[in-house]
Amino acid sequence: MPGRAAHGGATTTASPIGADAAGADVLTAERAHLAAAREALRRMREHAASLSADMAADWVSRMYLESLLDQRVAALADHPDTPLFFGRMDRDGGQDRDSPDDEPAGKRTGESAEQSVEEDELTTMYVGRRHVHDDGGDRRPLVLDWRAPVCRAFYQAGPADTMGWRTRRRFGFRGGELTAYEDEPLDAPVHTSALLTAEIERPRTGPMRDIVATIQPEQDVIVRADLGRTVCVQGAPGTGKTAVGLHRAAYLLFTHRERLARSGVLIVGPNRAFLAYISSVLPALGEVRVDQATVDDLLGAPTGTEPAEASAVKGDARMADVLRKALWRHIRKPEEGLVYTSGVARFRVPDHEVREIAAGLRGTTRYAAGRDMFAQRLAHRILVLMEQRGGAPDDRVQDQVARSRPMKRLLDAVWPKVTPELVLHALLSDADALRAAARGVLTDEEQAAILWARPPRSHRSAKWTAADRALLDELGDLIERTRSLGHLVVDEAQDLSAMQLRALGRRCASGSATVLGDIAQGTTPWSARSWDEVLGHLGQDGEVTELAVGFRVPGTVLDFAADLLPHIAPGLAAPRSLRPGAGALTVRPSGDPVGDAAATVRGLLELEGTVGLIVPDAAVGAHAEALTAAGVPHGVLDRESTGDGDRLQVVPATLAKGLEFDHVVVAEPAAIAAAEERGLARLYVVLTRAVTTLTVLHAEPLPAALRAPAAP
Ligand SMILES: Nc1ncnc2c1ncn2[C@@H]1O[C@H](COP(=O)(O)OP(=O)(O)OP(=O)(O)O)[C@@H](O)[C@H]1O
Repeated sequence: MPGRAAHGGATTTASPIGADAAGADVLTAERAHLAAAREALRRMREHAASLSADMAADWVSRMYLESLLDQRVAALADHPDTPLFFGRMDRDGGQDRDSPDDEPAGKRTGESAEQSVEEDELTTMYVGRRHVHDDGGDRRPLVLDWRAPVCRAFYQAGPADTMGWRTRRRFGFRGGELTAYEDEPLDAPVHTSALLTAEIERPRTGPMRDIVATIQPEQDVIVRADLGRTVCVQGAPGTGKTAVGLHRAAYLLFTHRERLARSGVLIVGPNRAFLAYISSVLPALGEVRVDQATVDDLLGAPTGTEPAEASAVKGDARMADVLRKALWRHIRKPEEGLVYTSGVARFRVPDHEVREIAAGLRGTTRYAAGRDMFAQRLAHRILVLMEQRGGAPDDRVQDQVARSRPMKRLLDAVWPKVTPELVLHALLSDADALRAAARGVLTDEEQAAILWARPPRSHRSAKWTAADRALLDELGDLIERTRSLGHLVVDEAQDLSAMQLRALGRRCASGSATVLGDIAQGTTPWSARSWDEVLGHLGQDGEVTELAVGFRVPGTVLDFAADLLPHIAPGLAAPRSLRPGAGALTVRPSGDPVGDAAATVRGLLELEGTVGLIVPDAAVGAHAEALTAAGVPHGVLDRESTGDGDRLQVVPATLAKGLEFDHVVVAEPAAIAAAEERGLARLYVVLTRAVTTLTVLHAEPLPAALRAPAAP
């Protein structure tokens, strides 16, 4: 039925399934295919469960194999609420068959060859979350994993390039039930998909969900970028940066499974609440082995705070130079040579030779490796002396010398063992040490800003700030190399300091990265002004691409927030929303924003979807109390928690980044803007969290940058 538009209802509406007889027949055939695929998946699961790890040679291998088999069985689980496939592609001769199950299936793929379906042989393919095949000898594919190369056409094919396909069919589901379909002839002008619109409009009910059925062409290009390429995405609020980053991780894991299983993939997000919010996306895509961490998880949580000027200096990339000098200053000039006694014989390396060896190694390698090499070179000198006196020492003797007491004494005097904490404590406690390391790099004022006024007695009692943590990590790497992962996805990257970016860069030094963010949402004292700068600090060559279409925020709300852009990111164009959102915005003066907010959210809870009450951090307690007093059930988000799954969350403004709610109430924008240096950027973040409605309540006048819209 080429040219047919939509049949049945969209995913969320009650659907007149099969509005005409032909449509009903198609749905019946597609449901039969779904049932067959479910049944085949069940058999694949049973088969996987019947495999035994007994053939493993030893206990460790058996445990490993058992865990692999368990993972395989888990990956084959059928979630009754998620459709096994969401799309279908047909070439000529494919779609008009009576039943899709009758047709030739292209290359007979097996489980181990899921990615090698030969495109030319497929006349019809179903695209879904995982590969399903029947259990005939030929293992005919019933559903292809969306990440298989052939499935790129489902996302990319269009009038400009049909990629050899004739029609794209999208399916509408309710729970696991197929309720509708929609056909799109690929050579006709692009039309707006009702099913895509329904998916975008679907109320949010909990954590973030995957977008695998509706990835847009410009997003798909980023998702499928090669593993070797670092991609940096600038995108306005709600353009799908986070979603794209997560799908890219899933794509890379599928495409380079073995390599990345060894080297690892890590998602880095701004805080725990955010990580909890995105935590179900990758498991829903069948990827359970991806680590997710905050920068604090990686570098250590701060135990102290400091003025913004101090963090700004410590976050600057020039600190790398200062730290390098500070570390190598721990090597001291040898006062004495090395004397080694073996029986009655004494062997001596004179002090000038010890000096030469130390000077030759200084700064050429990691500090700890340099220390070992220093010991080995000295030991080798002793070995040569032994040989000169007629001995025939072997390598074991060299090791013995390298571990001997006199050597240890010399090492402690010349090339002492150090820790990052010890070096940083010494640097920040002592104006002379700081001046020596920072000469020509930091100004006197900058040195004064980071020097401790009252140094802690030892590095053990020091309270380390977030900026210090990045410095300690840099020192850690100068002492011993940090292990690199295969791929890093860094979200909200605009908020990271140069030194934090360097810390992340070390963790993907031999891999690649997906860097996501929005310059306009930068809220830290060190927020990035350009992506080239960010990539430079990360040490990655990457291309910057832009996502311009918003999927979350209604147009009226986005336009309202965009008035802030000239003040926070003058170079950026105003974002565009896919959804007009008439009536989505209410801005209301209020004599009592706390009381009003409680009444407003109570009303919003009558509607479908999640509700976020975003307030100045200092007002969280007052709002929570008012809600409790009014008997409105709610959760309160903090840095470590997710608000316990309540439909209404009280959200401190500083934790709103990256989150979204169907209905958002913002109480007192002026106080949010005034609370921090980049307060207007914070307000921009806060005003762009809503999917359906935004209500702004204010006792104080709105910040001048925000024009109050005319009353409806
Ligand atoms: N192709 C798509 N199909 C359906 N929904 C989408 C699509 N792309 C993004 N979305 C939805 O839009 C919303 C915003 O996406 P996401 O959070 O990834 O945006 P973001 O750019 O990271 O936003 P922010 O900068 O505000 O954190 C999410 O609900 C996401 O599921």
